[in-house]
Amino acid sequence: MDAVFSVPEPRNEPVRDYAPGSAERDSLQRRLGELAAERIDLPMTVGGEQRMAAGAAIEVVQPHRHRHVLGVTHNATNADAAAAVTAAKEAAPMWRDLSFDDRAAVFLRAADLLSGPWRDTLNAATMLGQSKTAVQAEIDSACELIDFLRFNVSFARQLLAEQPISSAGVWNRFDHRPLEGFVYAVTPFNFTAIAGNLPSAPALVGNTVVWKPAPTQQFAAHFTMRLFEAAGLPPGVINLVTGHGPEISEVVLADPDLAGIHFTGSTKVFQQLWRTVGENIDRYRGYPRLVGETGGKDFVIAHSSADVDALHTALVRGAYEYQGQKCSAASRAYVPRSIWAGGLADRMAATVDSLRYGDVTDFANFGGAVIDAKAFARHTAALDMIKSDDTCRILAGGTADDSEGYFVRPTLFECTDPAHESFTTEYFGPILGVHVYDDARFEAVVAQAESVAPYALTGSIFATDRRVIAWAGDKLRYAAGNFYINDKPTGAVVGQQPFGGARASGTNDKAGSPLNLVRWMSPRTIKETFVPVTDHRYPHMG
Ligand SMILES: NC(=O)c1ccc[n+]([C@@H]2O[C@H](COP(=O)([O-])OP(=O)(O)OC[C@H]3O[C@@H](n4cnc5c(N)ncnc54)[C@H](O)[C@@H]3O)[C@@H](O)[C@H]2O)c1
Ligand SMILES: N[C@@H](CCC=O)C(=O)O
Repeated sequence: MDAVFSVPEPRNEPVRDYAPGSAERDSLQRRLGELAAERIDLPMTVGGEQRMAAGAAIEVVQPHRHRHVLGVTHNATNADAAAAVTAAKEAAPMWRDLSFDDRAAVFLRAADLLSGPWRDTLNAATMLGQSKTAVQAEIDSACELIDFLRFNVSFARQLLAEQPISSAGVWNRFDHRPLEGFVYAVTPFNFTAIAGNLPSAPALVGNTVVWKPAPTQQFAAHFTMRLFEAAGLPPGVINLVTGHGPEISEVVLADPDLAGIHFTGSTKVFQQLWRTVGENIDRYRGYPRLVGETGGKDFVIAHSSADVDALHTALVRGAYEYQGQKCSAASRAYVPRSIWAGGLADRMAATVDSLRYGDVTDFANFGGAVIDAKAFARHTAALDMIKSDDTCRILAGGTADDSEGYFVRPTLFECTDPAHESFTTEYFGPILGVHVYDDARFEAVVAQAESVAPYALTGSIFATDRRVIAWAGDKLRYAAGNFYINDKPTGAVVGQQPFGGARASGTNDKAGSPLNLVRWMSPRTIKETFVPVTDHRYPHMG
């Protein structure tokens, strides 16, 4: 078919609120009950076939009730990884030869299925497997994933329409080829939407993919893979390998056809992948595209002109929603003494003490548990360090209990030293440090906060004085890839606040934007001359 079709205009998926008595709440609760009652196999999907990997078994549990096993997966071996790579390569010619409209239709259908009949399944799987409350699951595994799928189709269509100019007698064209080879998507535990987007974005523009989700996110990843299949994704386009990763990377990163890595996770792991690619550089057919969104130490800086109610809400939501396990979570705040001593310290301590973390299937809870024993140990070590340091003082929380689930109490502490390690290290938990400063030192505090941590992911400024907002916005220009004025530093929406940071926070390729999609394309420029010249001599030669 030769027609060029326009694609549906994307709009952000409306967020459901699951209020008591609502039909949507009943339906989600029913699905939670069904999924919790099962114990399922969580296989790999290679070339369209589901089979268990050959390595050691891994139990996928509910973090808030860690004795409850939701499913069992297995570590992929070198041979499993090799099979996935082969399947991705074999499917590549079929997939890239399919028209963009056919590929787009698969992901648009996945978005519509997720918006409708699959919504409860992905939300319930995310709640149970990653310990998200209903609203945190809804904004992630339903709305953000739907938005990624729909907006990417629209962005890709715009990119394909971008063509060079042509002079008289010539027709110049861009052939937006997918990369030559396959893409390795490695995804984190904390967002089902990111896990779904990292393999599907390169696939949309014609690449085939080996996808390795985090084992702790494997429950929702399993259903995401089933959703893509239900939407008509052909076998071999996205090949899901299970397990921890090092054995898989050994094979994938050594393959000559590795064309790109689409990673989200910790800075350390991304640097390790990058290093290995560097060591292997003479093995590859091309230069693999390395796209990685990594850690953060996200700040909130308040000026004495800040609206205190807005600041209070932003700190509570920004630091403690989803147990602080968002790369964007506020984990260091700078508050002027006039505001802090003027009532905010007591108010924050009281609010933080009141936050209920527990079983996320009890909709009255504000949060759940942290993801696993490793995270729990990291947080308890950080709390012990903070408690034993004379420059720090705990105002709320500071305790943890893993007898039932991996529960870390929302913790608020003050620290007199703004260069303290608690202001530079990402803990990825519900732990917020506050540095209280004399109001007159605002400019010095901003300058110090700008680069004390190696990261540059998200950050907020709270002020009502416009001169202050303008000055701080300029001073902090490179301190955050997503900068917020009078708002919390979390909750970016696809199409509205393209997301990503620089410095140690990543390559800043802005997931869910055209900037990300171009990384998965390798354009060929075609010049066609209609009436070619037939004399090699130039006029000046006489
Ligand atoms: N910047 C962003 O957009 C963004 C978004 C979400 C999470 N994050 C970051 O992710 C981190 C939390 O997620 P996490 O705990 O899942 O991160 P992680 O780095 O521990 O794991 C990420 C993925 O890498 C895998 N992995 C680990 N070693 C590997 C190896 N050698 N080869 C292949 N895969 C390997 C893991 O199994 C997982 O799939 C935090 O640092 C957070 O800031 C960043
Ligand atoms: N995009 C999400 C963060 C994703 C990282 O964990 C936000 O903006 O809060």
